[in-house]
Amino acid sequence: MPEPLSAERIRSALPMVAPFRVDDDVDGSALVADFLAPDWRTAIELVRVVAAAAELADHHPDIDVRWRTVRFRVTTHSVGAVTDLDVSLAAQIVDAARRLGVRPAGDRS
Ligand SMILES: C[C@H](O)[C@H](O)[C@H]1CNC2=NC(N)=NC(=O)C2=N1
Repeated sequence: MPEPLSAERIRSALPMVAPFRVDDDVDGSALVADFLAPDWRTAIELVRVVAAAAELADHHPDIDVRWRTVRFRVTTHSVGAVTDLDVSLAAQIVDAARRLGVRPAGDRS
């Protein structure tokens, strides 16, 4: 069973998985990030690539698609907390987005 990460461990991991942030909602603690794709087709392609990686890792994000915006929420449901599995999945999502030219939402650089 994966171990919940301490707040300190999560804080130190966040720069490696920017733009993910900590979100404590009614369903528990999670890492959340919003991405804005250039078009809907690319948004769906990002979901497809992340879904394949999630299957390989047997660790699955919550995904919310609204036209070109995709929100990923990663948490370890069986533990009810953020674990190393979530940091690893968040890193894969960031990498997939970068390769597909999908920017973090709100990124104007
Ligand atoms: C048996 C299998 O490993 C588990 O059901 C996995 C599948 N994917 C999962 N994904 C996430 N995010 N949390 C889990 O607890 C989880 N459990």
